[in-house]
Amino acid sequence: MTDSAILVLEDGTVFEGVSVGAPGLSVGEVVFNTAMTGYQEVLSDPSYARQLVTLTYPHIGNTGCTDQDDEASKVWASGLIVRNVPRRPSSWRSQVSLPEWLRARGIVAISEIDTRKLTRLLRDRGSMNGAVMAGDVNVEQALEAARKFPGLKGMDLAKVVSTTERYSWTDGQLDLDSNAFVTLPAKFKVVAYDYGVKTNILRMLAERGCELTVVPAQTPADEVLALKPDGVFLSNGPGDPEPCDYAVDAIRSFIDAKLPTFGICLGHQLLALAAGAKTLKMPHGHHGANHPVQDLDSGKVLITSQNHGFAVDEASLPANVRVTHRSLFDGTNQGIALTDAPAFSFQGHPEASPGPHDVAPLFDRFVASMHNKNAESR
Ligand SMILES: NC(=O)CC[C@H](N)C(=O)O
Repeated sequence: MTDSAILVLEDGTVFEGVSVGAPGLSVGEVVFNTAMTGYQEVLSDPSYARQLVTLTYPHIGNTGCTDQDDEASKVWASGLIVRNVPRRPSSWRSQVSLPEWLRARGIVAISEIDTRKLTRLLRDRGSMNGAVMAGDVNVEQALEAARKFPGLKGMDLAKVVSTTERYSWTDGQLDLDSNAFVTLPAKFKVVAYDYGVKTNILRMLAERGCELTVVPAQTPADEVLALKPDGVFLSNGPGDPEPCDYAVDAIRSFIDAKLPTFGICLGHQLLALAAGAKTLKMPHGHHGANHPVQDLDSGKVLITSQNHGFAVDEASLPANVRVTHRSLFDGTNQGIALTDAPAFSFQGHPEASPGPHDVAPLFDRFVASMHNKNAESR
């Protein structure tokens, strides 16, 4: 027997479907993601904390789930909303089906709803708060829960999802022949701030010779500087960047110390805030795997993976910050570089590999900036 499930939006819109995850009630901001692949990576990306994700691609779960593909040890997304889950996954890598994976992690999920209608609503009216209820459903209770959710604006979630303990990371990419993650010789000491870091970022850094120390979001700058790193990495993460004052303060010290610094997504927004700029909430954000972004230095168009609901306000950038990338969807900022410090950042996800790897060279740029800095001080 299939359990019923409902999705209720804060404006009172109700979608009725079936449960394909754990029973229960879960609230969050409802966002749509247009990627055709990567549902497991999306769900396990901590940047989706307090968000209910709908995927516009209609068949989700086709290739099942595999431990090696998790982007974090825990699922932080509030729930999943899809059109259809195939009855049986098919992939030689699959260990469990998507519904089994969701149930084991206590994540609510609804299927058999009109995700095209939902996406049009979110596109036209902007992101809305909502609730998914599975098992014993009750529209009034779900609506009340959706309306009580305060929204992501002003919410500091980086410190909520961050590691509580410092740890080292040495794994590079997965070698499919040996089915093991490869470790490569390290050349640079990098401290990576975990604001909700995705493991593939750590792997791509390790693959380029970075010996990583991952630290909790609220680690003060002096503790990091005492480790004498060659560079600092600022991770992606959930929530609003503005309330993360602890991170902004720490990043200011790294800018002052002229330490090579690279930020991705939330890390990009935090670097901009530390440089004196402002961030704003977008109407429905960018969530997908085929977003064109222009590299303003080369003029090239990069096809990128995106997941953000806040953006750096270009009008607020001080004179020592250069715009390096811009979205060709809506002209919003996608990258910055400081002119007086070796610090730069990117709004999209250079570590994601939904097909294109157009932005992966940014990792090489970070490594090159550490190499140049070390050569200078020799
Ligand atoms: N993926 C991310 O790091 C997201 C950054 C931020 N939470 C936003 O929504 O804009």
